[in-house]
Amino acid sequence: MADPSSSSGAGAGPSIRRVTLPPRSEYRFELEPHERLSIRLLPNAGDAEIFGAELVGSTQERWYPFGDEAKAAVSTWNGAQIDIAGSATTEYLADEPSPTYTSYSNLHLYLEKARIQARQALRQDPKLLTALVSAGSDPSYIAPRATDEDPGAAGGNHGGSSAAAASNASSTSAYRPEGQGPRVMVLGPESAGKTSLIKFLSNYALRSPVVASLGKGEAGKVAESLRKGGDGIVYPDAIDDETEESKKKRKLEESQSEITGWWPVVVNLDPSEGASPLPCCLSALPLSPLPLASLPSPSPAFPLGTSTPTTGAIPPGPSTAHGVAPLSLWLGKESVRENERHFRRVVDWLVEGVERRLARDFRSRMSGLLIDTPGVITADARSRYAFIQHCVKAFKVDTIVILGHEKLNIEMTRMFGSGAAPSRVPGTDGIPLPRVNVIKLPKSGGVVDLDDTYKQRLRALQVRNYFYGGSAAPSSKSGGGGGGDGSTTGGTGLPQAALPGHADPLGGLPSLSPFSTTIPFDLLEVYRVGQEAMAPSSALPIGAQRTVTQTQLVKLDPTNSAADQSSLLNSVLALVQPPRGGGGAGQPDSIQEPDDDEILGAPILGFVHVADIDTVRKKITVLSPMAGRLPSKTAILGSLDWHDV
Ligand SMILES: Nc1ncnc2c1ncn2[C@@H]1O[C@H](COP(=O)(O)OP(=O)(O)OP(=O)(O)O)[C@@H](O)[C@H]1O
Repeated sequence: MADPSSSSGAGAGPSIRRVTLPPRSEYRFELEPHERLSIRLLPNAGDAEIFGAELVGSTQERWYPFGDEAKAAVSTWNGAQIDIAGSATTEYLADEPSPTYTSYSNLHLYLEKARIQARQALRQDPKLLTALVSAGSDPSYIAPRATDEDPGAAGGNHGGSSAAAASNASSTSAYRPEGQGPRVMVLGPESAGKTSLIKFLSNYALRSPVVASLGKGEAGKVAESLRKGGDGIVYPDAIDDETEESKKKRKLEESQSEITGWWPVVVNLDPSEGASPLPCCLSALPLSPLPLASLPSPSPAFPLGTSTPTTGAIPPGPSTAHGVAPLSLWLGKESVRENERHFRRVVDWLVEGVERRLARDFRSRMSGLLIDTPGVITADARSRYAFIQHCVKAFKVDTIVILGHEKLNIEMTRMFGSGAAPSRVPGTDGIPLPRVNVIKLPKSGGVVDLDDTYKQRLRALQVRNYFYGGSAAPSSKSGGGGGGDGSTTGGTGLPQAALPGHADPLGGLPSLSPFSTTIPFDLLEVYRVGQEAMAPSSALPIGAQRTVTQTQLVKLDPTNSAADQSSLLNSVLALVQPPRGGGGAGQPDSIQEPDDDEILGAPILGFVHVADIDTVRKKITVLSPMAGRLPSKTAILGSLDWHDV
């Protein structure tokens, strides 16, 4: 690999290299297992950023640590001098121009314009704000189910009400187009740099010099709300009913600083490894430029960083607690194609949560959505990209960005460019597709093709981090710890903890002491979605109907079924919010007779790992990240499992 122009030493310690980056260049590194790296920008030595997150150059030792096989690039607009401690097997200065400086930045400017237009619309029409709030808090709204044509598909035992709701779903949707910022969906093949582009766009939005406010007098209230542990949402009527004292404080705050930066919502529809908070989840993460206006990339185990607003659905430790709760739903699979009907249903629920939020939170509304998607594969063309069509319609996407894929670009332009083509996809027939801007961008030459064993390691690391928290790099050659068993940096012989910035766990994730709980079989109710191995309809005898549909929940029976016992053991279960408050102490949640659909669409409250099953005592032992009662007794099984070695 080409070596970046560097000089060893240059006034720093022996293992620290000083690298000079020319303007508009990109220094890329790919860490192997057990390798760690620290980077700092020298004070007054230019500008540098990693996937759009600015490195702060200061006279204090401000190092940015990387590990867990992170792969990333430091880019600079005007040139920079950086110090690098540790080494990576692969590191080089790109010798081709990076799209960051051209098309990616132009895309950001295009989105910036759309956000400012949305802000203008909201500022001009105060009545719209009140209308939006009431739409967002309309209790009669039920997530649309437009694509589920199978009458019993989502209903389960009590599906009638949902089916009825589906028919008039469009009229009850919380969506209103007015004052709506850009809704961007990034598409491309696997390893095209989709997540990296989402991160870049998020960071640029967070760093924007624009103030995302409804006008004078509101910024201070948001700051106050966040300081008090609130969600930072300012309701329109709240501006009028404040006390004299809080008014004074607010005025003072406003004169001191206005919060700049957008508050976009990152929607992750890719449930494979690297998903936040864990694989098998779909989530929506509302970002805020407070308290930290960037998503760092210390480890691929938390692709959107571990800063306050981005820790995932369940704060695994006190210091990562966040004011803005992201919405995470359980798909239970890493592939969206395995059970598309279920995927579409979960997407509908996610949309509902997002729309409700955007109706109440004007900053997120004007900032828009950034939607990450799973890599498109050849087989998707056969179904005319059914899952993409569904997501575009459900999230009311207005801009599709295609990363380096000519055929996909042409097909998406054909499909959405005219806005007139009626869909021929089963379940979406007859409904014209919306008109969407399709933009093709080049793939960055730095993107790394990730192999299956890397993906497996990443998956295990994410689960481990959830239960055990982060762990610092081992401090000596013989030291253990979760940072890996190799304890020296690649080639330098320096203990990893001696690298600046590596004394604390990556991303500042605290260490946790997980806790074991034993629960009777009949108290922890575990469901599975659909039948495990479902024969295609064509394989059934003529006239026969499936007894279990793809989105019906099946309750596991560990008492009588050895198969259920073995699928539970070592699995990671999602604990979801029990519908209607659940059963209370000592009672199973099913006492409330929840609808299947209510459980499928319930937000995740936490995860447990099934460590043991005692068939004699009829008890199940689960591991949870913190002591105390489990947040719910309703669990859903998926394909995520983990061996605590
Ligand atoms: N310019 C770059 N320099 C170095 N590494 C990069 C660069 N861009 C992306 N990467 C790395 O390449 C890997 C794949 O990128 P990314 O996850 O963004 O792709 P993706 O299209 O989202 O992949 P998937 O289809 O698996 O979701 C990541 O580890 C990312 O950090």
